Amino acid sequence: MTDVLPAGQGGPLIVAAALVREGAFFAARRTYPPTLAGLWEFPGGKCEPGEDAHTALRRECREELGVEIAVHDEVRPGPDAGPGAASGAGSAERADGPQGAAGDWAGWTLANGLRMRVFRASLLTGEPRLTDAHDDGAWLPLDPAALEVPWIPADVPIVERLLALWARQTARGPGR
Ligand SMILES: Nc1nc2c([nH]c(=O)n2[C@H]2C[C@H](O)[C@@H](COP(=O)(O)OP(=O)(O)OP(=O)(O)O)O2)c(=O)[nH]1
Repeated sequence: MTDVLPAGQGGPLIVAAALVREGAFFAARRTYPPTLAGLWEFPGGKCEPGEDAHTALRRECREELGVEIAVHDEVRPGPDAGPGAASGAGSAERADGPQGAAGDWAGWTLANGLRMRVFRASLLTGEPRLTDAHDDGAWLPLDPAALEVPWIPADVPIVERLLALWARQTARGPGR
């Protein structure tokens, strides 16, 4: 099962939420480390050993934002993504594209070589509040204006993919 981090394989899995509400998603500005301070990101953090991705994401959102969330589908690269947009190491980088076969996806590659899996999510209770990890937060529109804030560079293709998924969904109309 890919949700649980295999012990000892290249550091912790990072999980992050694309928390969506009414045509917008929540992003926050990091306070640390100095190399990332001032850059925007999806809320989330490291999975603990043996913790599955959904559980870790619900915990991180509770700790970091003070909200309870419902976790939905995963944001993965599209079939047209180039190798720079998302790199699947190992099996996910086979000829069938960066997305790989259904169970192969290991996550987006971050600057430090760690992997991050991003899930669309919705608020169940609470309203996001800032803790030590962030000094600003905002509901950004699900359109290209969201790219106007300075994102962690590794997140840019993820935001672009999120916007593309949203555009496709809204073009199909509600309920489809
Ligand atoms: N949460 C999050 N982390 C990201 C994103 N993009 C990105 O490169 N990262 C990197 C920054 C960090 O090196 C790592 C996540 O670590 P973190 O510091 O948020 O993890 P954590 O909440 O468990 O923090 P800590 O208790 O270890 O301080 O992933 C993103 O969109 N969201």
